[in-house]
Amino acid sequence: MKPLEMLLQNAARSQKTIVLSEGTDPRVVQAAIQVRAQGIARIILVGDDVTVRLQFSLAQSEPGDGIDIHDPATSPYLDELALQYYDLRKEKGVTLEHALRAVLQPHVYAALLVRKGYADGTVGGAVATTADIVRAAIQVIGPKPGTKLISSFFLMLFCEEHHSKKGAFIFTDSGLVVDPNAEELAQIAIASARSYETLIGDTPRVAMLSFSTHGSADHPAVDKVVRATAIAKETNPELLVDGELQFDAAFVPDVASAKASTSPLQGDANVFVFPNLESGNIAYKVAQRMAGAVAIGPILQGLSKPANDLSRGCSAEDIIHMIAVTAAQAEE
Ligand SMILES: CC(C)(COP(=O)(O)OP(=O)(O)OC[C@H]1O[C@@H](n2cnc3c(N)ncnc32)[C@H](O)[C@@H]1OP(=O)(O)O)[C@@H](O)C(=O)NCCC(=O)NCCS
Ligand SMILES: CC(=O)OP(=O)(O)O
Repeated sequence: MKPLEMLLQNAARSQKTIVLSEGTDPRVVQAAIQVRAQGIARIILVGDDVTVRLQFSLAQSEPGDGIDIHDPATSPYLDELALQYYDLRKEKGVTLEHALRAVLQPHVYAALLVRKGYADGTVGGAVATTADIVRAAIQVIGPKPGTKLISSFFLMLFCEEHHSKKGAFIFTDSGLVVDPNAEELAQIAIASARSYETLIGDTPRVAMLSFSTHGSADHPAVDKVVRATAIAKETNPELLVDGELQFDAAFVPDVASAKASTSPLQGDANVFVFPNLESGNIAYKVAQRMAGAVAIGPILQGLSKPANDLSRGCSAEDIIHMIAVTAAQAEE
């Protein structure tokens, strides 16, 4: 079965409740309607009640069974969520007054619903920036025990006739950690390998990308990737990981034999770890917009409960895919 169909089917089986923090956006309302029609998840839409209902009217629909609307301004949960936010942030100088204001922000409200167990995961970022969505997730939901660095990845699906290699790949970190050091890059690689295994159910084969292959260039930026590769191997000896590699040496078997004949990946990597956010973010958008890949992300990893971001350029379909991924993460 194709990875996307598998994710959608599994989501339908698990019937998670996913809270969408941008319920006033037409794409989000469209996604909610389709998710309910296909029975993929239960939905909570956060936003001004009148505007959310107007979006349903414009879509010639209405919020039926399985879609709840939460308007933070009139929500019966407001005091409880504000107290929770205050508890979490008081040591950072947050007052009760500030907490009551913060909870009115839809992405903070949505993250608090997840924290308190009223929803299984949250999705936002069709309107808000990644920084705002991620900050709320980190501050309210927080890292899972034993994890320090929260990072992100894109699930890249290549399924078109013209794609030379079809299947599911991870591009990381294409959304969050701007300039990871070697230790952080190793952590991103290891977390992404685990994410690949749990979401796709296949063995991860990790390529640590660079503009150099096995010593072909000499630069401090290359040294960082070499160190990160060594750390990843040392801390996870069972992981199939190689670096530093240029993309072609990681993806094309013929190029791998020419440039990196000793690489255990043999040009067949499925998890691509970019050296920084500049390269990772640019690469995913090029693959999505020029090559026609389906790009689901940024999917956050390392949180204690699922909270995911979207690109502001997303479609309703992209949101549906992200809801399915969020439901899958909630099953873990
Ligand atoms: C996500 C992001 C906003 C965090 O940046 P930041 O400047 O450290 O944010 P803040 O200083 O407000 O930090 C917020 C909190 O998160 C913590 N934090 C930040 N990044 C973290 C990470 N990767 N993992 C774990 N915790 C992190 C901080 O320690 C801080 O904790 P505290 O409030 O309890 O002290 C920043 O990494 C960012 O802007 N990334 C790029 C996002 C982007 O523009 N992507 C392109 C489009 S997808
Ligand atoms: C992931 C990403 O690049 O988000 P946006 O397009 O919203 O900046």
